[in-house]
Amino acid sequence: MSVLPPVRRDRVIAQLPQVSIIQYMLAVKQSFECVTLSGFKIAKVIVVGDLAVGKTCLINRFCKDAFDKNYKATIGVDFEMERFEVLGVPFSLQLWDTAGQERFKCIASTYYRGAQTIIIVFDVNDVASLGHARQWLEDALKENDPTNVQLFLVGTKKDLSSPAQYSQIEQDATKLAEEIKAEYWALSSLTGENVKEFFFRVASLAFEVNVLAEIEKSGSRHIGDVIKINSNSNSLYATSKKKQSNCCQ
Ligand SMILES: Nc1nc2c(ncn2[C@@H]2O[C@H](COP(=O)(O)OP(=O)(O)OP(=O)(O)O)[C@@H](O)[C@H]2O)c(=O)[nH]1
Ligand SMILES: [Mg+2]
Repeated sequence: MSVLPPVRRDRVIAQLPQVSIIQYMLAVKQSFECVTLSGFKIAKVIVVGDLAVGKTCLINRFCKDAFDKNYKATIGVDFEMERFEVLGVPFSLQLWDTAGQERFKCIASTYYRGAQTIIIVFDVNDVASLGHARQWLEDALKENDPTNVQLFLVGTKKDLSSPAQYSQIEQDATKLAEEIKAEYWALSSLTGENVKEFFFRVASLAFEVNVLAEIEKSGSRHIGDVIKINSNSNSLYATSKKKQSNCCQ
């Protein structure tokens, strides 16, 4: 059996980005009742968008801190697993880098199913690639439950655009993001601008959604409940009840 090395220190998320229900619950913790959660430790993320918009470079910048200026088309799909520690709990993103080229699209789309997060990528210097974002979303949603996915619209290659050019496309991108209920990010894989922040945001939101879904499934979410994340255990959360329970001690 292989033993995983510890999570990299720069993959530790000590706080969730917004004042979340989980943090609130942590803040007001009283007494605990254990709930073992099983399914929340990995989130599937698919990255879609036109050819050469920079999907592979984005993933490589984050996962390998590398950037290749030569274009090598992705054939079908590639895959990376990125491990985090969120609030002391191991959590991984399974990143599926799909091909933008039309001839590989049908292989790539067979990997869309089961995505928790969809990242639609466009090039901020290429209006057409933004125009195709809706179609990418539509295709990805055919294989997924639209009410159960988190969406991100990501503009790449920000380093190549002047502030004036960028502000024009930003308006369109922000509008589209609002319409499709996606969060909008602009970044550069060449310089690394915003790349780490973006993936931390993806991981934090995916973690939060998964934990809440598990708690909901376990039937233990009531007003006044408290969740405690037990960092000594891989899959243990605890919810508070008025009366004390011994099972987490
Ligand atoms: N200047 C600059 N170039 C970038 C950036 N991101 C990607 N590129 C370049 O854009 C080209 C395409 O990048 P890829 O990441 O391979 O594109 P892709 O979306 O994965 O393409 P497919 O696999 O065919 O779908 C490469 O030549 C990259 O070097 C960026 O942030 N800035
Ligand atoms: Mg690629």
